[in-house]
Amino acid sequence: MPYPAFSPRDLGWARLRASAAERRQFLALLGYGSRRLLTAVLLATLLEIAAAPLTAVFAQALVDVLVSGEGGFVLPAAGFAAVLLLRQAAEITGRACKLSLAQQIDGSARSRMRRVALRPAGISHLEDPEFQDVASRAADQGIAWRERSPGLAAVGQVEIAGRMLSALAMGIALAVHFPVLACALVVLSLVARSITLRQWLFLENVKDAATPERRKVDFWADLATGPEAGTELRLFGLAGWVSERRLAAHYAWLADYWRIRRNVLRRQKLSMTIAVVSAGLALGVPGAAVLGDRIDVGTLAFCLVAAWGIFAVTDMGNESYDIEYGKTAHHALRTLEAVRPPAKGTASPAPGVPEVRFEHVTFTYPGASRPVLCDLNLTLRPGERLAIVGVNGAGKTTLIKLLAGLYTPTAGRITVGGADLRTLDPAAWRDRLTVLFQDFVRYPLTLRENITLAAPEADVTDAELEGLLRAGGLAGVLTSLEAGLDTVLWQTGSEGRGLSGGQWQRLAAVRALYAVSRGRRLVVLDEPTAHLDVRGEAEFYGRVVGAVGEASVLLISHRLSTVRAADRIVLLQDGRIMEDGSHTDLLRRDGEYARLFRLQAARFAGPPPAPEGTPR
Ligand SMILES: Nc1ncnc2c1ncn2[C@@H]1O[C@H](COP(=O)(O)OP(=O)(O)OP(=O)(O)O)[C@@H](O)[C@H]1O
Repeated sequence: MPYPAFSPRDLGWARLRASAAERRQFLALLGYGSRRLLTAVLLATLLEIAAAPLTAVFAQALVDVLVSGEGGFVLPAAGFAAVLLLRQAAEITGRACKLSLAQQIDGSARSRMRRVALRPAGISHLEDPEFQDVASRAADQGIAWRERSPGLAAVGQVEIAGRMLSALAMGIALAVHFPVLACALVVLSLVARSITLRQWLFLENVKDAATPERRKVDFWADLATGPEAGTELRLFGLAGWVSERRLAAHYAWLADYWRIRRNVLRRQKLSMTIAVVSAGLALGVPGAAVLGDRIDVGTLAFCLVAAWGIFAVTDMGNESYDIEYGKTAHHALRTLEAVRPPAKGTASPAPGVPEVRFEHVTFTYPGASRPVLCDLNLTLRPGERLAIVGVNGAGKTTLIKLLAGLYTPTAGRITVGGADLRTLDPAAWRDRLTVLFQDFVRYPLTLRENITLAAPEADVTDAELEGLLRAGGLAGVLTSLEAGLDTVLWQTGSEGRGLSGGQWQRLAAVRALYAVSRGRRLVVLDEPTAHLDVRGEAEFYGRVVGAVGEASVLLISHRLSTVRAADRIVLLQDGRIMEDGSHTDLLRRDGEYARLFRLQAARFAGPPPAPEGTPR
């Protein structure tokens, strides 16, 4: 990244216009805060602006009284003190109001961010590294390494405007006595400000270019302090190792930044020269006028305070950085909002239990070089219990994600009741199916909510939920919970009750049953027995698959005992269906399924077989 030297174009018309356009965007953000807070912020800023020239006026009056010994001392002294107090009060109140206003704006920016992330029907954008980088910038809300929120940028804008106007007021005041000096000090201060901005804010762009590195730092930092990896880090003695990785990632992220910062510090000659020249002029010109009897000492005091007020424009308070940082976050948010998600279908799926067909479906993950599914053909008939088996990585979960519309086939199509899935309204289609993913989410909600969120639109009675819990084998858990259905299930929180892995999995199955009772007509179960004990696994088919009534079931499991009762079993291999038939058919065919089945059966009958990349 080339180091930016100061350019007079920074103060040129085109640059100023671009900057003004940017500023207007930030000012528009102020509309996302409450009116009362905004009024308080504007009032405090106006008071600060008005107080600046008054300070010079009262300073002059005070010095006049002190030098001449004529007139009352109390009035100018009280006036001077009052103005200082007013400035102080306006600054303190303004700061508190600005912070609250910034938080309100950030809250709205976060909602916009959530809307953008949730807008597409699929999830491929969430896995796109470019999206992740921009989203990470947009969602940077000042809680991590630096403050760069759009809210702080918006209120920082008010602060800068206040400072500029205040400096302008002081410039006009000084111009009454020394117009050329006033213009020179204003220009020199603006140049100094521009240099400082360029130098220091360039550093922020360096940081920004390293967003992927920063995400790595965040990952290691979260891993060290978050609950997810807490057990493993301790058991494997990895605490020190994780700290080292975090530190290494931190150095990798900031190496360039630190090098350039050293350069910036070495390049302060021009700013220092401007500061010395400005101070010399501010003191020298009115000082010489006093010595030449062209102005009195009171006017000198006035001019010095006014010059001081002009210099305030070079002050690089936090707000300058807030604006630059927030600018990146705001641009990232606008970039995300500007991207139009692919058009969604609008048709409603036909009523009843649908026939689902995969027709010559090929799918490659975004950024991947090889397809996971190749020219795959598969039909799920209405009411059928269809099982899919295959080794790790065969593409079983991918197939479900395509079916749920989370990804779109790269080639071929999926039809539901004859209609291309792409033409269906994703929300309407998802109202027809329920999916139990193998990495299902353990929501820190109540037991009731953990079940009903599968169909939140419907009403349900306690008796019905209790019946479903009994069907799912969780009657014992229900009676052990102090608040029954209203117990919060939260593994690490202080208020809730944790469940075991198998109990969570049973609960996920109960959620699927509840969804079926609320009209879902296609049930997808991905590894639903992975955490269950032997009895739970043996009972699973009867308890859950057998309880879905007329709905179709797509069942994935490595445990072949779980799938053997299915109407039809298909073996997925190399992205295609290699075998298709009932358990008995497939055993009779003596192909790969039969080999895998015998391998699993042998585990229980004799000594353990040699390790192989086969299902458990
Ligand atoms: N989000 C993703 N981006 C890129 N590749 C992916 C993604 N998810 C899965 N894959 C790859 O797609 C292939 C199929 O994965 P999938 O999860 O569908 O397999 P699976 O048959 O369900 O495996 P398992 O039995 O282990 O659950 C794997 O090679 C995997 O690495």
